[in-house]
Amino acid sequence: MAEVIIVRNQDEAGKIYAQCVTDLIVRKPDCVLGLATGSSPLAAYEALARDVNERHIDVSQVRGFALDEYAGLDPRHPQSYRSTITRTVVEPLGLDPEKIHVPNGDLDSIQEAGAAYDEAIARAGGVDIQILGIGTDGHIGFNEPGSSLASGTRIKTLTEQTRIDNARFFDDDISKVPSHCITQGIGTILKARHLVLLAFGAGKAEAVAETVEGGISSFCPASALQLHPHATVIVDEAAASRLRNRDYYKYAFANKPSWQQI
Ligand SMILES: N[C@@H]1[C@@H](O)[C@H](O)[C@@H](COP(=O)(O)O)O[C@@H]1O
Repeated sequence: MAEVIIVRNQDEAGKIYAQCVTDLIVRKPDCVLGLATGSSPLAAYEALARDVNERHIDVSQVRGFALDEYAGLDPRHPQSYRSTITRTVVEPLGLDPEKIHVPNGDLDSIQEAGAAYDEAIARAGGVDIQILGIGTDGHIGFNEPGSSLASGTRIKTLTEQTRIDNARFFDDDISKVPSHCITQGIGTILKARHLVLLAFGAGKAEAVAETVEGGISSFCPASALQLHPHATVIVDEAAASRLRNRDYYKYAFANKPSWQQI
């Protein structure tokens, strides 16, 4: 694992992410952002929107690819990941919606949509920085336990745990949570040049410990981050509470050479 940063709260994590992304946009105005849904990235998107708006950073050429989408859910549904990304990222940052891609969960074309999505990412030159949350079972994107660590974008069946976790977005009614999704594979995610995983709260502590310090296993799909040359895991104290090496991570971050970026 490249680096674990233990922060006081989500705002602090958000500022670190925002700094990374604004530096990237200034350096590469048509950069490619990897976008994620869920509550974990929200403070990071807010910090980024603040920076972009206050510093009048030109984002007109920024491109983006979301990780995943529910299968068979109308993209106009407020809880579709297309709607969520529009609401939480595209609008606050003022991105060009035409340049932001979300996997197509339309059941008529979903079999071919995965390979087409991976090709579109490759044609764009690959993702520069991919933000990630993590499920309580260690999933990233919607790669549930057992996902191939070499997988490309494809259809997956959601676990009951994920559907329970996500029922809060569907009137607390699990029967309204779609049973399938289309998600970037672990192999797709690992191709991004920089991975930034955010996790907060005690509910994520076990998944974070497995990810960072457990064996690399498809049983904890996020553990594939250990194979990536540039992965940053940003967690609060509660999410870090099961990490055996946390004193070292704090020491290493406090003594980080000023020339070294995250
Ligand atoms: N597909 C998303 C994941 O990308 C996200 O990481 C996870 C955790 O969400 P949260 O950050 O709200 O805990 O939820 C969903 O399953």
